[in-house]
Amino acid sequence: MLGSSIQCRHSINRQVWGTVLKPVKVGICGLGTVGSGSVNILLNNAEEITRRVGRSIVVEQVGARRDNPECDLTGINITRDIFDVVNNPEIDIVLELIGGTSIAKELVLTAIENGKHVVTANKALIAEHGNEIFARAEEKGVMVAFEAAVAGGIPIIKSIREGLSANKIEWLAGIINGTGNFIMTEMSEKGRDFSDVLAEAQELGYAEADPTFDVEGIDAAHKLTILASIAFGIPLQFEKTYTEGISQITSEDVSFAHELGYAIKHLGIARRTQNGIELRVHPTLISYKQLLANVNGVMNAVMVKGDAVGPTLTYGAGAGALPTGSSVIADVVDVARTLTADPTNRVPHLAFQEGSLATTTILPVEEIESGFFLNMRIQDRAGVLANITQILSENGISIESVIQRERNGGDLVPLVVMTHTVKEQNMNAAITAIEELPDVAGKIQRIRVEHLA
Ligand SMILES: NC(=O)C1=CN([C@@H]2O[C@H](COP(=O)(O)OP(=O)(O)OC[C@H]3O[C@@H](n4cnc5c(N)ncnc54)[C@H](O)[C@@H]3O)[C@@H](O)[C@H]2O)C=CC1
Ligand SMILES: N[C@@H](CC=O)C(=O)O
Ligand code: NA
Repeated sequence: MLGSSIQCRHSINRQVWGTVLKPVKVGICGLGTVGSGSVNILLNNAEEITRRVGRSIVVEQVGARRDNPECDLTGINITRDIFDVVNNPEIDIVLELIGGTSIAKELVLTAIENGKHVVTANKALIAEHGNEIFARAEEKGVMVAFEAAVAGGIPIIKSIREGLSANKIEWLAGIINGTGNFIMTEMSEKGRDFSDVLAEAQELGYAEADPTFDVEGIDAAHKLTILASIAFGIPLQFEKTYTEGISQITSEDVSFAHELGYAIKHLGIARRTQNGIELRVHPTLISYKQLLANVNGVMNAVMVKGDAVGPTLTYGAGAGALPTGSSVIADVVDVARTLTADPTNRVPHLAFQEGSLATTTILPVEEIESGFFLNMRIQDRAGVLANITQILSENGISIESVIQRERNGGDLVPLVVMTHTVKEQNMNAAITAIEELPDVAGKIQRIRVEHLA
């Protein structure tokens, strides 16, 4: 049995109050990228893990539609029905690594009903159904751990929930989708084609089953929902997260931003203001002086500003089999360590005690303030820029910089305007008015600008 093969050679199953602790038995549902990475870590690092936990962790059963050549399942009990795993009385901890929100929800709720602890990498499930799942888990006295759900291998949940628990968190901002950051980096650094880079991200196991979740910001919105909840002590509110993807960003936008000293990054931003909480995912210009602007490829990074600690930054691989497996197995270790502890001493699922969650308003995007980068096509005629600046000024918007190109054969020339901070609704009014000017052609590309401090 694999169970015995991954036990520590120097068996150190701890004694608690005179009783030798038994191995912890894990059941794994889903054997794709994350499932296989998690199995491989348990196998390869068994001795190190046993030394940390004080008892061995055994893969009791794997539920998978098919075997995966990426990992060796010799000797492991395999079933093609994942519900066998959650109904297996031998299993202490269920790893939900199938993805999606329908079968996964049923699977996790069944595991909880059966008194099993759950570890999941599924951000969609937690962001959309976490309130219900955690309530049920608390009633049943079991844990649902989800470190792998946000920013892959980075221990950001643990960092906010435990490491920063003395702070009032003011804001957080992060690159929290590896696929999107990989695509934007490859496109801007190597001039590669969008669909070509996306195909590579899928091949490398970074992308979601439906990659529009990555490209259109849904995956990042799931993750931001979770981060905001544990940072501010509010319920999970995915439906209130403003979401924009990267599919409309052009290489021209990237190169104008670069000229102005900015990178375009797909950020998730959550901020407390006097009027409520901002929750938003969108492409964002950030100065190259910011560390976040230099986070490239599949790497993720999350800045968190606490009132006591100031700004912090956590950085690492946001996707992939082993980085994500690293977070899955760290959660298994955490759960295994606390199996003998009184449940009232556990870290609360959403960082704040149940019953202490705040009902703070989530602000509509029109109320949010940021700078703007506007990229438009105008007729190369005297007075056009004056008309545009007048509209901006009428809406209380001041200009930080302008790039205007010489005519290059055609009648239309690009004009890029970068503004100081303004409320979104004022910018909406200004853009509508500018697009109505006869000398402005088509739609204006707008990208928000953030000066994170
Ligand atoms: N790939 C990555 O880098 C990361 C993925 N995640 C999350 O981890 C979860 C798994 O993702 P991946 O491993 O990438 O996906 P995947 O598609 O590689 O693996 C999922 C596996 O589950 C199996 N599966 C699905 N439904 C099943 C069912 N009803 N019965 C039996 N098997 C079933 C599929 O056949 C597949 O082998 C998702 O929630 C994803 O969002 C989280 C962080 C990073
Ligand atoms: N598809 C996701 C996987 C990790 O969460 C990503 O690319 O970030
Ligand atoms: Na993580």
